[in-house]
Amino acid sequence: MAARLGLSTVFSLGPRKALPVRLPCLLPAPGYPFHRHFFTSLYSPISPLQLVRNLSQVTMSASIYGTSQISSYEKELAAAKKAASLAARLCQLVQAEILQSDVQSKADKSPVTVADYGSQAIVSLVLEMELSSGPFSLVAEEDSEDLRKDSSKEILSRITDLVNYTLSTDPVFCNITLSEEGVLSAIDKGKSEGGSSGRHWVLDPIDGTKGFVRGDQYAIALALLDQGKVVLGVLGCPNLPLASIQNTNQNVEQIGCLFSAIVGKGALVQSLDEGSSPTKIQVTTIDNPVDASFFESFEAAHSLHDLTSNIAKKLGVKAPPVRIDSQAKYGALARGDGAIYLRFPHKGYREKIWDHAAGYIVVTEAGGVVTDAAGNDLDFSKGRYLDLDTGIIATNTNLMPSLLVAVQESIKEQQESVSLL
Ligand SMILES: Nc1ncnc2c1ncn2[C@@H]1O[C@H](COP(=O)(O)O)[C@@H](O)[C@H]1OP(=O)(O)O
Ligand SMILES: [Mg+2]
Ligand SMILES: [Mg+2]
Ligand SMILES: [Mg+2]
Repeated sequence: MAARLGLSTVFSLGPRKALPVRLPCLLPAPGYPFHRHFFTSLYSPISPLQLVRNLSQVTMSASIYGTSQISSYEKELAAAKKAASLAARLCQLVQAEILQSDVQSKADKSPVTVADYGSQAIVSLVLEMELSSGPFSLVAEEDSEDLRKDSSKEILSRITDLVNYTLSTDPVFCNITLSEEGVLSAIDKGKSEGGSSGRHWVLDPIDGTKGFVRGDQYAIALALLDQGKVVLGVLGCPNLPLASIQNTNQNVEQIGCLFSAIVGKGALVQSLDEGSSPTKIQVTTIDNPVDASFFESFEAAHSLHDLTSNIAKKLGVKAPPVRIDSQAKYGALARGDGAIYLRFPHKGYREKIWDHAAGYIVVTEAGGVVTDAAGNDLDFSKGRYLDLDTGIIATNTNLMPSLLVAVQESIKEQQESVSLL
């Protein structure tokens, strides 16, 4: 990991953990105490937030946009890509050295790691700094409640170190240092309720935490709602092969994808490397389900594998399911790695908007269709939850009519078999 990130020295976090520290252009001069550097930026007369806003506005307008006209949502997309890429860097660092003590259990028993919190803090901070004008609303998965408990002191300190280390690796944000309270408050910016008016960012800081902990797929999923509609999305997938999921030759294959889409402008993929060039992607055009393969959750607890296998059988799909974690499935579908995505959570589970918003726009802008089990478009305007019929399905326009029939027949059969019990 150190070699890949070009890191030069090691900064000890105590007996349990060591974080690599790199010394890029804007970091303090060699010899300047690293900890002092953290705190000088906190207490400088101009706030760190203002400092980076000014700096980033200058660098963004000069280097990213040049003098050309900036079209609708492109400034927001650039900020979203920046935020997701930096958060991905933090996640990669943690996944490489994950410890059991980095995984906590939330009230709903789902896992949460230092990287979920760190990623949310980074995205919240970067978005707010890059987009300084107007109100900032963020609907995000995590909150600071558990981190504020006395028992979480060590974990909070570790998250704060991770966030500050990650900021230090970026040429624009390297002079920013957050205190523990700064990290907690960045996380808590994500408490917005969203809704049908105004603009709201929607974030899953790590989608597929179980995959992340296992060392498998996960995604940093970020989208923007404008008047209740998804208008842009980015999906950072650090473990997804850049060319195709079918190509598993990791020696030659480049790993790590950043999917993006703006409404009406198509979908793109590029590597997570700084300065990489995006290429346009499209869903597959196949129209015979016999040639199709389908994606579903790796975790049987997240989606009914029996139901999806019945749907696939009815359609005539021959290939076995491709089970991967997270919204990486939407990204893979959007570039034609497979033809169908089926998601049928167990009874009582309520889908959240951050689990689908970014994936939804990447797939629809790649020419695909995403609906609930009744064929309704997904409605992201109702607050933090999606209000939908039974499940979520995605495919191309050719396969959707027959997929919907297979889905409805399978659900009916399942209901009949339950009522016979
Ligand atoms: N019991 C559950 N049923 C369905 N989805 C769940 C459940 N618990 C967590 N999830 C969420 O499902 C998504 C991952 O699903 P999958 O990888 O199976 O497609 C994640 O958003 C995950 O949340 P999280 O963001 O906390 O990982
Ligand atoms: Mg979670
Ligand atoms: Mg999620
Ligand atoms: Mg999550």
